[in-house]
Amino acid sequence: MKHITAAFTAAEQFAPFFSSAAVQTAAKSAHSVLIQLFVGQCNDAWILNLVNTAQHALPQAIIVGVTSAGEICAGRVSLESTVVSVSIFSSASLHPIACASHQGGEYTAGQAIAEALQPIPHLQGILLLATPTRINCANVLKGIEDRLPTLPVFGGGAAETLNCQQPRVFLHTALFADGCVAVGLAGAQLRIETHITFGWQALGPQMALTAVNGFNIQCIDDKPALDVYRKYLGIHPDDEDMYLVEFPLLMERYGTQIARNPVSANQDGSVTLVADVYQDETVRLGYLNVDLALENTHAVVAELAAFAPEAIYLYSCICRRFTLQQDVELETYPFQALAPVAGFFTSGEFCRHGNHLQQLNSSQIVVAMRETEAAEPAHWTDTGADTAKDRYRFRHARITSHLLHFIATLSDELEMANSKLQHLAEHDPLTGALNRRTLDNALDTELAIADRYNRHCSLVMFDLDHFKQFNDNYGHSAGDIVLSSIAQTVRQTIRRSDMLFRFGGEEFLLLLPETATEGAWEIAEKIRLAIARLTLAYTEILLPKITASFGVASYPAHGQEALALINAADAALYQAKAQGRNRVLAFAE
Ligand SMILES: Nc1nc2c(ncn2[C@@H]2O[C@H](COP(=O)(O)OP(=O)(O)OP(=O)(O)O)[C@@H](O)[C@H]2O)c(=O)[nH]1
Repeated sequence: MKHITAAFTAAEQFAPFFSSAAVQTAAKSAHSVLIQLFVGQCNDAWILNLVNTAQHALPQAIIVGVTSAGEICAGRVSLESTVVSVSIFSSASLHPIACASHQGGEYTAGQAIAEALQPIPHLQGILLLATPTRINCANVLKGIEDRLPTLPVFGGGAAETLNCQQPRVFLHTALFADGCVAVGLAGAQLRIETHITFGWQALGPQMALTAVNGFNIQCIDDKPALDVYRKYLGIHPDDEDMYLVEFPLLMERYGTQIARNPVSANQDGSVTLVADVYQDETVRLGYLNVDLALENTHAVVAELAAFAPEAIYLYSCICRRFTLQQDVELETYPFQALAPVAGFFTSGEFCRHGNHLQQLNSSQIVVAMRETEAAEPAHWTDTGADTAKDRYRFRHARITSHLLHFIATLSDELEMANSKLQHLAEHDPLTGALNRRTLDNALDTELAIADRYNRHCSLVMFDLDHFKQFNDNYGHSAGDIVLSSIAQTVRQTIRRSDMLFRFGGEEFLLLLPETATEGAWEIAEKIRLAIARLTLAYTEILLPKITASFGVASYPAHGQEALALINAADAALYQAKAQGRNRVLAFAE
């Protein structure tokens, strides 16, 4: 295949390009021709003129396009231009399908695309252009994925910016304000690889999305979403729309990190995204670590060199251009060393990530293609040519990146110190069990849950037998070893959701959620036997076996309130001691 690219700013440039010898000669022997138009001028008449000119010069071509927020041609970035990418295939076939879609009809549109393309032999991938500011593209992707679960899908979303408030995708002269345009690429010889570069790092604390409505995040940690941006980034209300997009929220999906960029701030304190987001997802603010992003780029370039592509398409998030400014070419230009590059800055990228088709934000999708068998890897050496000329050219972004790294390290350290302090405040240092102070809260919470969902919950109070005598005979330090070993044994016996508290000196309390008396008795019995079997030594002296007595009380049978339950467990323990120790008794009135 051949990939010819050009950037235009004037309509008179269209016809000479399409009828140029370079394009016409290559197209003459082609099996199919794909023209992608990335249009920075948001103007339907301009688009139609362009499409008509291209169609007239190359009648066999499939022409698709999208309004863009920055165009990429030969690895360089231009604004308010039109970039033309002409991919000339010697044997691959192209299968276009356009779906006008409305909100709610996205999944059906995705299914329609998949159904139309599924029967095509040697289908290698789908190019998808859509309008993420108007429809839920995640559902389009879901519709495709449910029928074509492993096929590569790649592309980007029409940008909606101050300069371009009427995003469009188009197939030939059919323009869509809401919808998607797909092209199936098929061929036995066609090879397609997709890669993602990212480079965003989390900054600040983890937060939960506590109120979400469609693409709107209303509350983060129960406060208006915008408060997070005001508090941590000091973003002035008048500038919010401008800067929000450069600080995405990072989250995990399918085991991979993805981002969501707020694109506008609303009066009610909510922020609007252009991609799916869900209640209770946990997020952190993200910043672009330039060094990491460039490392990503160079790693992908190196990997693609082995693939020896004949064409490269880039679909890069608009926020990368905003954040990196002119430095953004540092991550678009290196690909030009491998094959002609064309692409655009998007309002959302589409790619398989974490083994699922996902709508991404903040990422750069790199699509590499070839039709002929690669005789040898593409000739490429990482000369760092752009930076070598003037090492200070990119200093601003680098300095910002180092400052952000400094803040991230500092806040990680603070967070670690904080969690250490919290651990100290909540745990008994000798046994590692939770301390008495934390009991009230934990017990109240569990009882409230049990009450609300009509569940059981049990307490087991236990106390070592004749421990005074043990201390007197073997010393306090030996006693300490016994206490910490017993706590460890108990922890190994109980579930993760169970909680062990040190209630008093040699007295412990177990809180067992979702457990009725019988179950609690069994757990206590298991612990009793495990303690009785323990063999412990102190300064090479074998210590005698230790036993413990247990009292069990359950909600709601033996008490409705925290104090009543504790008293019931204590009374049962008292009975166990009275009946001869080393036994488990449930509360009996
Ligand atoms: N080594 C050590 N001993 C402790 C600790 N906390 C409490 N003790 C001891 O545990 C013993 C508890 O004694 P008692 O309350 O008389 O009870 P007991 O001897 O175990 O007798 P019964 O409970 O009736 O079986 C006391 O000697 C306390 O000093 C501790 O942190 N370390």
